[in-house]
Amino acid sequence: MAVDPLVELGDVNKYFGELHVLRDVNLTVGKGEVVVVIGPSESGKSTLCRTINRLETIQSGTIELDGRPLSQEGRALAKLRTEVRMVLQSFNLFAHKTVLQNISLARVEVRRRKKDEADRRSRQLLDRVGLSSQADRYPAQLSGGRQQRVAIARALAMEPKALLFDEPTSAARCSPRCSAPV
Ligand SMILES: Nc1ncnc2c1ncn2[C@@H]1O[C@H](COP(=O)(O)OP(=O)(O)OP(=O)(O)O)[C@@H](O)[C@H]1O
Repeated sequence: MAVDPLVELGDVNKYFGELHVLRDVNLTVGKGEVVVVIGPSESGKSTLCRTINRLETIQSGTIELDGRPLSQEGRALAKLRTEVRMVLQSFNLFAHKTVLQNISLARVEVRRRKKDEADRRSRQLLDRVGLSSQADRYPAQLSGGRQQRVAIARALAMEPKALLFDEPTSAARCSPRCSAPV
C-alpha cells in the first residue's frame, strides 16, 4: 500500500570536512510510520536525524517535509522546528523546573496555549508514558529511563508531525525495542 510521505530525502550528502558522513541518502518516511535506523557507532544516524530538522546543513540533495522543501532560513526554519521534534541522547530537561513544567513550557511559549490547557494536556501525556504520579518531581529525582519518557511527553506536547529519537547505539543494543508509534 502506498504511504502518504511525510519526510523525503533525495540524494542527500553531508560532509564534516573530509569526512563523508551521509552518502546519497534516499529515504521516505510516511505519515504515521515508525522507522528505526540502526547502524554501528559513528555511522551517521544522529547526523541523519539532525539534518531532518536542519540542526545540520547538507552539501547536496533535497529534504522535504510534508511536500515542502526545507528552507534554512527565518520563520520557515522556526516553524519546521515546531513540527519536527527530537528526543536527544541527553534529554536536556530543565533541572530547575518540575516534570509538569518541563512538558508545558514549550506549549505555552511556542504554541501560545493557555497554561491551564497546557498543563491539562501535559498530564494526559504523562499518563500516556506511565508517569502520572511524577508531575511535581524534578528531573534529577527520576531515573534516566523516566527522564527519557518525560522528554518524549515534552516533544509530543508540541503536536509535531515528525518525532525523531536519537538513541545511543549501546542503548539500542541493550534494549532492542522499537519506538512506539505516536
Ligand atoms: N559537528 C561535527 N563535526 C565533525 N564531525 C562530526 C560532527 N558531528 C558528528 N561528526 C562525526 O560524524 C560521524 C557520524 O557521527 P554520528 O553522531 O552521526 O554517528 P552515530 O551513528 O549517531 O553514532 P552513535 O551510535 O555512536 O551515536 C562520526 O565520525 C562523528 O565523529
